[in-house]
Amino acid sequence: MEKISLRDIDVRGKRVLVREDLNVPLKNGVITDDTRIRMTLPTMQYLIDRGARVIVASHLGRPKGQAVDEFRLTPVAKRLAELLGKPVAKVDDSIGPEVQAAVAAMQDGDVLLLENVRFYKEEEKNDKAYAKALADLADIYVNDAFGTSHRAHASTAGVADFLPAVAGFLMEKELSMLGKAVTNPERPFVAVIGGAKVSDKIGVIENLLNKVDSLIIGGGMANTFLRALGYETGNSLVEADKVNLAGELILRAKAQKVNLLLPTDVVVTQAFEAGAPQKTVGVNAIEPGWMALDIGPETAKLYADVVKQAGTVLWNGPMGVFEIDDFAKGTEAVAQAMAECRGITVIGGGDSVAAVNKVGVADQMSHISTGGGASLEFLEGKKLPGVAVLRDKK
Ligand SMILES: Nc1ncnc2c1ncn2[C@@H]1O[C@H](COP(=O)(O)OP(=O)(O)O)[C@@H](O)[C@H]1O
Ligand SMILES: O=C(OP(=O)(O)O)[C@H](O)COP(=O)(O)O
Repeated sequence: MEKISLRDIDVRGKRVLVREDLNVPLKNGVITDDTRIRMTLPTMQYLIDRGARVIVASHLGRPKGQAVDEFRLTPVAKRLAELLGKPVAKVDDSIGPEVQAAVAAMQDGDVLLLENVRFYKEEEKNDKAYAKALADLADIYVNDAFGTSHRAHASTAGVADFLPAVAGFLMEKELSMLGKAVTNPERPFVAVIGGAKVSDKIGVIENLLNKVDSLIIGGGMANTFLRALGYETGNSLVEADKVNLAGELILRAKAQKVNLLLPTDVVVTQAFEAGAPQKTVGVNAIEPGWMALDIGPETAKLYADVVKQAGTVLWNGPMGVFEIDDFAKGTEAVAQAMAECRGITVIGGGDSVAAVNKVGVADQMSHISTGGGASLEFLEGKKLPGVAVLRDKK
């Protein structure tokens, strides 16, 4: 069901509480990747241009219900102001008299950033009183925080009990692009799943088998499947308690006529570090003491060919330990193939996005999702609480 968006309502002179996911990576107080802030700009600019009073709420990190200086949103306010080219006021709390006074002093088109909502333990408990205190600051609630929409928290869900709740433009774009990919995909529909978190993602694989034409498995994930096929995997990352499930998924793919692609060759080494001696071997030749850290060139070519031909391709998780150049070639080949694909290309998950940035092809993707966990839960077909609370279009 489509959600009412900002575009459908009148915001002039209104106090609008906008939940964003401004949870950006910080190193010693410096923002190392501002993608999530940049992605909020269309919603921000729209509200400013139409004379709304924009009250922005977000979490940062996991401060566990306490005010922790390291997780203050002050550097985010500064960066947001730079990107908007106008002042962004910042308060040191998210509710209470200081915040109410700051809101009362706002003019049309002003932007005010509240302090990290997770400084209150009530946020993650979806506490009614805290949600109401946030809601009392505003006339309208806009949820633009797709990356946090899988959390039923006060600022992502509870607040909608007290205010008209609509989707922001980033939320709308994420739902539309991811929704298009899974509900009505251009075929062939190809999913590429890699990375290291087998147990986190095996649910996605189960669900995707009902939808895709080809399922490509790489990265650490592939080793559990290779083990299920009876191959020696040496010291490779294998989730032993998922080997049976991997075997079942191989059988199910066959029964459902899904083209399940597993590596035919891999790059192996004896030490998990840059510069360690490495070689490429067939998957039937991984020796004890060696570990597979990347897909091999034959596999990379096979995967790239399937990706290039896709009508829709959805990628989550790198094909190898791409942080080390020696084991980055498989991931780079898939990133390059995504860039060459003429179909719809969608990427979710922090590391896959980092890989695409490294190869320099991010701007050639149809959609880069700001949500890791959220995009996976969406793809699994789970209902996202932060979306469920938004008003449906009639
Ligand atoms: N063969 C492998 N063995 C061990 N780790 C791997 C392998 N392939 C990829 N990885 C690691 O997986 C990590 C990313 O996995 P994950 O968090 O599941 O992806 P994402 O963040 O894109 O969702 C990377 O740090 C990468 O080094
Ligand atoms: O970074 C986030 O999730 P992600 O790492 O799964 O993309 C979101 O801001 C949600 O944060 P949380 O996982 O602490 O609830």
